[in-house]
Amino acid sequence: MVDIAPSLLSANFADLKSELKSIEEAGCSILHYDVMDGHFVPNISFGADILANVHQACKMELDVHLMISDPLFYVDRFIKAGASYISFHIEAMESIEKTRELIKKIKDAGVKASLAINPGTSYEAVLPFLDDIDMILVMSVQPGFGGQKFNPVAIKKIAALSKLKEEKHFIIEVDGGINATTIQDVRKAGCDLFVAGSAVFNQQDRKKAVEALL
Ligand SMILES: O=C(CO)[C@@H](O)[C@H](O)COP(=O)(O)O
Ligand SMILES: [Fe+2]
Repeated sequence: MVDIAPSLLSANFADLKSELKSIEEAGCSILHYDVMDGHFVPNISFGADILANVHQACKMELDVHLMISDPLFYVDRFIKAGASYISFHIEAMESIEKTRELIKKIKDAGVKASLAINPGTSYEAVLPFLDDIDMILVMSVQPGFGGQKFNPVAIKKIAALSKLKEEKHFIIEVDGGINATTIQDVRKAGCDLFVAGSAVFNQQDRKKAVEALL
């Protein structure tokens, strides 16, 4: 699997319906949805109510990236709003037990569970959970904002995790600073799903932008 997940964070929020249509018409089947709480990250984006509207307005799978401090408390709302994937940050969790509890809660609801790691977090942090998760989200920027520069620290982590993929059955997603140049080494390292915000939504022709990445 190799797929592009445009990040809605870089869209024009006053024109959401046609923004969604433009990426569906570009052939995208998955949309990345960045939830920021102004606490875990120094920015505020959108929550579960807007996700429910987006779910009604398009057919794409919704890849929810929770950059929030208490994901265990808020996760039900995103499940109910139509998430297909839910990523939460390992840095936001207080213990291994709570992390396991949240993974189980997501999977019991029939949603794919994913652990996200910041650029400063070792890939080894996710190893205890590999039997249970569906995806690992490797951040290639410090979370909080779109349009930042790609941090190559993600490449080594993806290469290391990629070696474990066949045995453990998860996919790898990369997020931050992905463009037609940076995507190349990440793809070679074994990444499956590529988030692209500014590289897609800052281009007039969305189809061309997605094709350039693929
Ligand atoms: O989670 C985040 C940022 O915290 C991302 O999903 C960005 O929204 C990706 O945007 P680009 O770096 O591709 O512009
Ligand atoms: Fe994201």
